[in-house]
Amino acid sequence: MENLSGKSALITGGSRGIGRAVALKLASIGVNIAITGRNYESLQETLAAADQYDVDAAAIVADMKNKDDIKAAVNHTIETFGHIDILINNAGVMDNALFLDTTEEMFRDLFETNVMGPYHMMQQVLPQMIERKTGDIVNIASMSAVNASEQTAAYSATKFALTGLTEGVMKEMRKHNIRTFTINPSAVLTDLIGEPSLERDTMIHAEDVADVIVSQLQLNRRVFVKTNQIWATNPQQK
Ligand SMILES: NC(=O)c1ccc[n+]([C@@H]2O[C@H](COP(=O)([O-])OP(=O)(O)OC[C@H]3O[C@@H](n4cnc5c(N)ncnc54)[C@H](O)[C@@H]3O)[C@@H](O)[C@H]2O)c1
Ligand SMILES: CC(=O)[C@H](C)O
Repeated sequence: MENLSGKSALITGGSRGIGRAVALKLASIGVNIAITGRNYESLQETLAAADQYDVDAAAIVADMKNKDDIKAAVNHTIETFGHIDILINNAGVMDNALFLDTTEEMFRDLFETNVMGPYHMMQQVLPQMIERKTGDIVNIASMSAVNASEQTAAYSATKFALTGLTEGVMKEMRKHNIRTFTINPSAVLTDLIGEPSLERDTMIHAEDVADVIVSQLQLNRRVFVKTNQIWATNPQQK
């Protein structure tokens, strides 16, 4: 197993939900964390929760729809920690809408955040990973990247796109000792899905996703699992 202590991670969308849980889990095992988000106060709240761990932590206000913000966030993280070992492309948005009610603006907004964000992030982070001949990139897709559903055609399209992007990057990067893989959770109890129709305790929690991600990162660097589907064991309708 890999010891991740002393490594540094950049996690997008670290103020709540899965991103916050991943940031805190990584901090709990000694990984220095930089988290990005659009709201300074909520980022500070995650940093306060990480305070109990003996790691360096930074909060960076950055909109994943803005290329300049992404460049600045990556530069800030490298200036703070020296390099980035782990990139978690987590920030994402979902819109529940029938296809004919999905405006071009909604469609573009979903692609800007869920696909262009990770694209720009990987463009900025990969050169220093290639130079250092090591690195891990975790892209949070979804089970919606495997099966599309009614009312999430546009969201699904972004996650299918992210999956293709990740697989292509993975095939180019593994010769540089860089592991690039996707995590596909089904419904997770976070703000993204609103009020759930399932019993909360029987759903996947953000901390469960964080456990899966960290366990994957702890695998010997010789190997990685390309796609991780996360299912709830026995989800119950309310
Ligand atoms: N919750 C689920 O059921 C579920 C299932 C599968 C995959 N996912 C994916 O997991 C990821 C995290 O989602 P979550 O469930 O934690 O949702 P969430 O809404 O709780 O958190 C999303 C985070 O992304 C940030 N974000 C959104 N747009 C941003 C932007 N333009 N710039 C910067 N930050 C931005 C938000 O501020 C927030 O911190 C997303 O990519 C989502 O698609 C979620
Ligand atoms: C919100 C999402 O991504 C689905 C439920 O997998």
